[in-house]
Amino acid sequence: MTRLLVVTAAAAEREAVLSGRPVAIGMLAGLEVHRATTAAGLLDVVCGGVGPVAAAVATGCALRNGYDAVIAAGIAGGFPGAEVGGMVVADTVIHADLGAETAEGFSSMAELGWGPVRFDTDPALAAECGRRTGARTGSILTVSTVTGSQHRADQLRTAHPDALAEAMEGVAVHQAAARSGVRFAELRAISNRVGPRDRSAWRIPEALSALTAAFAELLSAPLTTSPPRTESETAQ
Ligand SMILES: O=C(O)c1cccc(C(=O)CC[C@H]2O[C@@H](n3cnc4c(=O)[nH]cnc43)[C@H](O)[C@@H]2O)c1
Repeated sequence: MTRLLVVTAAAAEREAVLSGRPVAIGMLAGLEVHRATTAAGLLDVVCGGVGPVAAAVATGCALRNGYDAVIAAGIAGGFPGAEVGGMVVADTVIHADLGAETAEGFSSMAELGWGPVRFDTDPALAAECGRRTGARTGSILTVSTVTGSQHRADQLRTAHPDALAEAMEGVAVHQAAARSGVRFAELRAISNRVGPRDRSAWRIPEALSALTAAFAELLSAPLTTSPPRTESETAQ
């Protein structure tokens, strides 16, 4: 049976993914793991907290359970091309604000020679997420600070013209999954536009409904791209 881990930031996102399925709640290093059985296999959902540090720690802990695939999921801000209420799946996740501020502006980790900031997701898993949920495919930025001005939104889009969305956990979940050799994807519902901060314009209920519908489709049949781990892999 395929074992899928989904990592969200907020409890409301976890509940949207689980969509009222009966769950068993287990504890792992102080982390609640909500477990459900689906047509796609075993589903564990953890709410790791907001931001890359919390997400990396939670994912690293949860991965001790052993999974075939990990999906970072939740709501996100959308760039042009990703409509509020729509779904986006990442072909690439980008650590967009990790670097240094210089007199000439922002320099990314990659430009400073400290390592990559763009990471490919698992192509087959991302494609299956896109096919089943109707999500648009593009890159999803990971930021530590939610964008709150048009100037910053324009800067990010200029630096990453392929960006469809911005959220705060994707790269962190990817890093933890990569260390464990587990397939990774990021699937998000757009709740707001990336731009001037206006919390009243966030459409969180609509985005959570879209997330629920997307996971209902995704989990409606066995995942063809994340076959169960073999016995020897599971033993490792
Ligand atoms: O207040 C609520 O009811 C509520 C329900 C579900 C989720 C939340 C969150 O605050 C989630 C935070 C989470 O959302 C991502 N996110 C959403 N929009 C953006 C954005 O424009 N820029 C960056 N991140 C965004 C992010 O991954 C946060 O961790 C509240």
